[in-house]
Amino acid sequence: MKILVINCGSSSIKYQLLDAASENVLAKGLLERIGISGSKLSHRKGEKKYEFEKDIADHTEGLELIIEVLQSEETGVVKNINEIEAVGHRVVHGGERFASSVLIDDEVVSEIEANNFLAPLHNPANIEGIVAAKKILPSVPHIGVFDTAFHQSMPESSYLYAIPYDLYRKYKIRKYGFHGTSHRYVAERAAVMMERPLKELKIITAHIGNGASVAAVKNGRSVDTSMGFTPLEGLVMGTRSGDIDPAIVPFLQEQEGLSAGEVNDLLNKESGMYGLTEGRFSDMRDIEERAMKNEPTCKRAHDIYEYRLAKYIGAYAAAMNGVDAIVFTAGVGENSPYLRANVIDKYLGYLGISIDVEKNKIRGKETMISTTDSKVKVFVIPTNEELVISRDTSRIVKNGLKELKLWEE
Ligand SMILES: Nc1ncnc2c1ncn2[C@@H]1O[C@H](COP(=O)(O)OP(=O)(O)O)[C@@H](O)[C@H]1O
Ligand SMILES: CC(=O)OP(=O)(O)O
Ligand SMILES: [Mg+2]
Repeated sequence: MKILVINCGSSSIKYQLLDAASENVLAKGLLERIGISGSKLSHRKGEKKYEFEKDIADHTEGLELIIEVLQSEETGVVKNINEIEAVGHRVVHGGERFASSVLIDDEVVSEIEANNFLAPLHNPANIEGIVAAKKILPSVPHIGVFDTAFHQSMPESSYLYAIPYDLYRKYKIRKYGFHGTSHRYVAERAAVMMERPLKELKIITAHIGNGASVAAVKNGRSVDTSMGFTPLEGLVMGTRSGDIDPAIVPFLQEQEGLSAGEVNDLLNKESGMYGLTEGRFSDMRDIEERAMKNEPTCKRAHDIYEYRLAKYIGAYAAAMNGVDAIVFTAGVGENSPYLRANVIDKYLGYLGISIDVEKNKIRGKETMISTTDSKVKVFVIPTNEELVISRDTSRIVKNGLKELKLWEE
């Protein structure tokens, strides 16, 4: 069965066309810098690589380009688009409703839409992906795999906020956490690399992309994570503030005369590294090349970014009363030796962690980057949300299921 997997991130679209049985990747690609200048589609068909540079305004435009590339004579891998038998979609916010992967029907789409306000950078883009794909492939099953599902194992002490409990009852205001498919995948891979059962391990997974989150994965289950009710909470991100004093919201509404939606947009789209560099950069490559040359604004932004990440890693070592391994993944985590070394050398020596400078030069390959005598192992593990989405899609379609509960597998 040929499965197309679509993963709409806040700044990117990743896709893979896989043969479900062999898990052989027939084609894959990354469309990045969506909504900012310099958008680029890197497409791979077998061993052949193609690059297309064209500014892409939004995810719908991006998906149209991707479908065109998948169907073209030169770059395509299917003679007829109808060779694709199922589509797996990454969906970011599933609320408490989806603690599983599901067959997407109109009711599921409206449930996803209901969470648009909670994930303004993602759910609308995920729906764009579903609508665009259904337009091209109307008669195949489309499956939704939710970022939030893996974190549904969190205990109340992790997911409840200290606000009137009735607000949880009424609006389900709680921590949900995101990137769950990625945290789940890299934690499983770390256990394989350590040759130890996942159920025995305490692993901190740092998914550091344009969106970024840390998770505490204890005995194979998420027990805490840095993103919250929405993907805004936690770490400093490309355009997102991460943790702030919530009193800043009414302060801005009063002082700046902003509406709730405008403050939400300011914190989601104009903050983070973009805000700290005064609207110059949100892409970590642009910032790192300047921070490494001590350009003051970028250096300051990067210091703040590192410090917030280090605090969460330290907190989750406490949350699990110990840690066996730390994993760096996603765009920055996989590709930035500078970030990894700074976070560990400046802040995590107390855990008995030491980095092998040579091994830490790695980008984008499964590697243990800690020294052999490091008390805590540190890994770079490229995430593969698309493979997990393909596996869930295949299981649902092959077994004629409407949903696949995570913990039943
Ligand atoms: N070599 C690199 N060094 C530092 N950052 C990188 C590198 N390659 C990609 N990145 C960063 O990864 C981020 C994108 O992360 P990614 O996980 O791919 O996207 P998304 O969060 O949209 O899913 C961008 O900020 C980009 O600059
Ligand atoms: C939830 C989230 O931030 O996703 P991404 O990192 O793909 O933008
Ligand atoms: Mg992503």
